Amino acid sequence: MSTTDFSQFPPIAFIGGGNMASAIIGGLIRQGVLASRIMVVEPYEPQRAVLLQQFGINALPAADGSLASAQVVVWAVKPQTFKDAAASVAAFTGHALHLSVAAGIRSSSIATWAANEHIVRAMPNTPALVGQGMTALFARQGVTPAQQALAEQIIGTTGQFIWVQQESQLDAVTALSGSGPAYVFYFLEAMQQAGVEMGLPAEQALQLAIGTFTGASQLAAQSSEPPAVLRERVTSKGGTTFAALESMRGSHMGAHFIAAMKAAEKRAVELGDEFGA
Ligand SMILES: NC(=O)C1=CN([C@@H]2O[C@H](COP(=O)(O)OP(=O)(O)OC[C@H]3O[C@@H](n4cnc5c(N)ncnc54)[C@H](OP(=O)(O)O)[C@@H]3O)[C@@H](O)[C@H]2O)C=CC1
Ligand SMILES: O=C(O)[C@@H]1CCC=N1
Repeated sequence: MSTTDFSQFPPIAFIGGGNMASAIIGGLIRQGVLASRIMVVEPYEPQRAVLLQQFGINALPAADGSLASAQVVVWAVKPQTFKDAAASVAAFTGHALHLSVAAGIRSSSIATWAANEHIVRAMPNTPALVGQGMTALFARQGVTPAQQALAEQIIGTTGQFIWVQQESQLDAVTALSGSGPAYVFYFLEAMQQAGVEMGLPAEQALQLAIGTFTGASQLAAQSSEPPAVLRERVTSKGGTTFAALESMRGSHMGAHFIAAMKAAEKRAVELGDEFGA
């Protein structure tokens, strides 16, 4: 298959048709994958209606033999339901590449449930919905270079990706970029609230906050300087930024933030322990 000819993309099945599946399906369809090549198993009727309306996909309420044609199975169920979902799907998909986006669930568990060693784990994030996703991928031993390329093609439709060499690093990725959009939205909320408390209209405060995140991210991406240097350039001696940063240091905001991310990583490990094979 040519790397660009998405109209010839092999049949692909999604197990779970919620937020993350929709983000990836949207990316595939934007690139020209035919909706008729995409199968989805989604037990929740209202969500099946959304998939039909958004993508023209008639999702299945439960796994059936039609899944046997899938060359790739994308696991987009919650970690808590992965094992049950796998029990009804595995009989049809033994030969496929299994691509899981579930937080915490290790490839050894998936290999047991799917009776298959061809497993790539991905940790995407919700900006994938607008083609700005940031994903880390990990390939279990036994995944062929062609299957790695297939996983890259799928995830590449949603934004950028990197490969990690150790599976445990995916838990750190989950805490950083997987959950990360929620931290950004949390900061946006706080910046908007502060703006309002200081007298700005809510819409203007939000516009200023979002524009600042976008601009600062672009500056960091395009600059050869590390973020600390870029921060110092904003911080005039005896000025306003210095006052804000001193307040943040005084309340140990950086340490609290790092502790919060480590809590997310710990939860990813727990999910693997609790809900894995
Ligand atoms: N949201 C995010 O930002 C990110 C999520 N992830 C991972 O993606 C996975 C999915 O998350 P997300 O899309 O947010 O969750 P959603 O709840 O939006 O989607 C999961 C879907 O799977 C359905 N489902 C439940 N049981 C089964 C089953 N047996 N077979 C098929 N489908 C089933 C659910 O239906 P019902 O609602 O009826 O249970 C639901 O619609 C998770 O494992 C999460 O860790 C990874 C990175 C980021
Ligand atoms: O909160 C979660 O568990 C999932 C994984 C990363 C983002 N959302």
